[in-house]
Amino acid sequence: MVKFGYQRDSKSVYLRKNNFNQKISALIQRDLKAITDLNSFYALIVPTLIKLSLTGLLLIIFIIIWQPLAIFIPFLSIILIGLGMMALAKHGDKENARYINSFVHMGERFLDDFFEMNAIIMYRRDRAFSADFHRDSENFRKRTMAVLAYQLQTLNILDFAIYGGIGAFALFLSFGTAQGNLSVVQAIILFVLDADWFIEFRKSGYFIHVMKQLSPTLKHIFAQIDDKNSFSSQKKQRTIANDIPKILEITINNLSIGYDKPLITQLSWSLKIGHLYALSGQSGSGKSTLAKTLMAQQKSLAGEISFSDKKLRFDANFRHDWLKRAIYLGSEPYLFSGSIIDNLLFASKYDRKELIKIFDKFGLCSFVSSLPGQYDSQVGENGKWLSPGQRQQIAFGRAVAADKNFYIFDEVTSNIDHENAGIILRAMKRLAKEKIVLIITHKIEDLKQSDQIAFITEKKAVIGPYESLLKNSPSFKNLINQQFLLLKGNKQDA
Ligand SMILES: Nc1ncnc2c1ncn2[C@@H]1O[C@H](COP(=O)(O)OP(=O)(O)OP(=O)(O)O)[C@@H](O)[C@H]1O
Repeated sequence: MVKFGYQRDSKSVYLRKNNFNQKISALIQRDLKAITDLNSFYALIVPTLIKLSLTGLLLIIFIIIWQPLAIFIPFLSIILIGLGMMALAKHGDKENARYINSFVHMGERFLDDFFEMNAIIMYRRDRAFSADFHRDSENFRKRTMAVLAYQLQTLNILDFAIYGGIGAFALFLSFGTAQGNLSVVQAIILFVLDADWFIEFRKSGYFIHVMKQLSPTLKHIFAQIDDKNSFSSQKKQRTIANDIPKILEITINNLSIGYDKPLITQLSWSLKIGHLYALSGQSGSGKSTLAKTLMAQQKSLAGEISFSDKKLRFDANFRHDWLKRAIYLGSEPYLFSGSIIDNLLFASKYDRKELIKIFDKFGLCSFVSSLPGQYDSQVGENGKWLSPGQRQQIAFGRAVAADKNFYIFDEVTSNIDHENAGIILRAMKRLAKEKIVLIITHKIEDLKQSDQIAFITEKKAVIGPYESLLKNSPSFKNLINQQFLLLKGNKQDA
């Protein structure tokens, strides 16, 4: 079964859109906050910088006139602060990177835990998983404490250098006064100017910190201001990418697919409305990889796929827009908590009434009439209050309701009972009258009902209807015999 990076039925399309909107809103809020911060920043920094320059100038003039030797103390402090900050910045970057890594690591494990819960429980890995999760959280806690400690340490060093500098200057002035080089009044004036200058300097350290934090956001804002056409050009790009015409036919021409090595080579096939197409072959022969390629998720090695005079591409824009026209459904789809109709209307082009009419026509979801709440019955978390076959009927119905042009059904009836599998197979046949439908299957009944089968054997596809493949392909005949034996065994077991 294919597991696409981000696509799980139409749920993930919704999540992606939602994510996109959330990202935009977060971006706008970030920019607005940056503008407010920038406003208060300028309100503070300009007076502070003016004061810093004037006090500094006055301090230097008085020192040069009254006590030239004292000049090295403030300079030395500043040099020490600069060097210290540079050394700490390196350490800080490392600490921050470790902190972010531990956060990402923990997040990834959480997502694995969340999405793969069933597998984790089924393989009795839940205890080990929770121990791993505990270790990651502990690591994250340690990293957070390390970053906080680093920040405190930085502040302490900064304060030590500044207040130490003020103290050393005071000592030097008292020494000068005691020796009679300076009057008490001169010493007090120099001390006040020096202390004031250092305190303002300390404040400007905070400004540098704010500026550093703001700079990526400001770059973004200024880039937007500079790029006068940014919005319209983005809009234009999206329009072009969105412009995927209705798929009336898919032509696969001399296609090779695979990863490091090819799995299927020189495949040429044409899929049209009005026929049910099946893709079959031994496990590992590359069926799911071909599905990924047809969903624009996995780049082909050679050859091309075209549709309505256009070429299928594998860039992110195309991939996103392709989902407007094409859909993939696997054997374990996800149902949302809510009612049956909520799930069906989730990505539907039709309203409730129209949808129920279509399902009657397709012979889908008739089990609903025996439920007390009918279409309003709750399905439970991931449809747990329904049987696997009923769940699959709803998932199939949801795909039909989404009204796409091209459907790939990957082993959708492999985990369900004979009766529900029959209902779905009939609905697939019905759907193939109006849409391009490709099913990935090894079931005899599905293969018999298909108008054309591409059977993958030794990296090549043998294409034809069921009877002709039985005659001409020994591997296909072998697969069918295996299936017969399996069916016979199942009947005897029952
Ligand atoms: N992302 C990947 N990177 C490298 N190899 C992969 C990747 N995904 C699958 N493969 C390998 O490619 C081969 C074909 O996998 P694929 O899932 O396409 O086969 P399949 O015919 O659908 O099998 P099944 O019927 O068992 O689902 C397998 O050997 C598999 O290990």
